[in-house]
Amino acid sequence: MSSLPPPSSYGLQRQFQVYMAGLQGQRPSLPVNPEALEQAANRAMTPEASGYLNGMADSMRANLAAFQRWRIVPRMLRNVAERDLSIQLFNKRYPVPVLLAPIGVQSIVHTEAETGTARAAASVGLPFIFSTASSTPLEQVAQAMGDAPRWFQLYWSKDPEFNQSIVQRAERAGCEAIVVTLDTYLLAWRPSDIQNAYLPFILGQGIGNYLSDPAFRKGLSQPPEVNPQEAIQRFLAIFTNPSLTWQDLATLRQQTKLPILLKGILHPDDARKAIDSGMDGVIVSNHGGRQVEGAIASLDALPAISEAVRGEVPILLDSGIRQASDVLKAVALGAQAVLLGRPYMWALALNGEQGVRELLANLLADLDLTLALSGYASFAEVDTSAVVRL
Ligand SMILES: Cc1cc2nc3c(=O)[nH]c(=O)nc-3n(C[C@H](O)[C@H](O)[C@H](O)COP(=O)(O)O)c2cc1C
Ligand SMILES: O=C(O)C(=O)c1ccccc1
Repeated sequence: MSSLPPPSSYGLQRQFQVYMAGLQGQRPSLPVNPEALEQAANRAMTPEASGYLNGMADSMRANLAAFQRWRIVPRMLRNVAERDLSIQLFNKRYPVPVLLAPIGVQSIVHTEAETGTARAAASVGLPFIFSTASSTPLEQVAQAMGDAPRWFQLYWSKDPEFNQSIVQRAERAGCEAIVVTLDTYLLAWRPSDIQNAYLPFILGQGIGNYLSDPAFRKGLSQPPEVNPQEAIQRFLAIFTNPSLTWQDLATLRQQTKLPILLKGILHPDDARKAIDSGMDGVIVSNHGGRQVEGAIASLDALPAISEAVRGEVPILLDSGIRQASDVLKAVALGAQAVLLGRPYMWALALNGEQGVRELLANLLADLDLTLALSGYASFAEVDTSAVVRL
């Protein structure tokens, strides 16, 4: 897609670009500091959307606090002039150890929604993980990206025909891996949504992949264009699926040759079970603190999971990634890559595709400079000796 500068100049080039624009009187269009970005986005969104994004408070604070407890210990005089920020996952190279987390219902923050995010991700070559609960059908999102990398996140519904159909659609749309989210078989008690009496799906938002799916449509007596209420009811009926067990993974394993990762792993024994079930990777996640209030922070769960996995499959992590130093800390503690969540939604809310492009360009620069200034020329060199726990 776009022609990127060599990785060892992401940082310098971006700084130069920003300072030169400053000479013309032009400032970044978004707050660069993550907390300021969050505050600005919260002011720009409707109270319902901002309440939905925020979710619950305590588990999210725990995620941020866990990153605070670990500190980077920079090393000096190690010639880091030539840097390679890329990583390899499932035989594919990606520019940096960051993917865009699957986030549903993006239409509630900006009309460009998933298409805007997809274009921005494509502009820097970071993989975008499409959510099952996308506002926009995945084929349309894929089309906006050219051949840039994309993965697919599956919400495993009660309807086996829909599940099979959506995985096939994801394969046809060029998705390179399947992420099965395990922690959302029910939607949690979310005080702000309850207070606002707001759930986007009931308004028909975030069900684009369902409405466009032939298997889903077969379960309806009338097309969703004629009877949207029936389609919404059907979505709500099949989405919750609390009877799933580890045995059920065998079905999915047979349906796709793509690598499968399980998202929402927080216990080392569950990471082992994922491997024993033939899964190809795990994503350590407490869903951005949105499901179990009081849940362990992802970063706190990572060391024991890393020990249990023993390098047999890749480990990814999300929940609380806000800046480059967080990425380095997660990599030091055993993650091969991380997923960026809310920060790109804040950027999308404020300035659509352009906002997400700016955020990602800044993140690449920050990653390059943080890696270099910590004394490393690649993420492969970063291990537990890079950090210390307070
Ligand atoms: C508004 C919103 C919607 C989300 N939708 C999904 C989803 O559809 N599928 C999924 O697996 N995770 C979903 N997540 C969770 C993210 O994938 C990710 O785990 C989380 O946002 C990471 O934490 P962070 O926001 O602190 O970076 C959602 C998160 C938010 C904030
Ligand atoms: O809100 C969420 O966290 C989430 O994961 C979700 C669940 C269902 C549909 C869309 C998003």
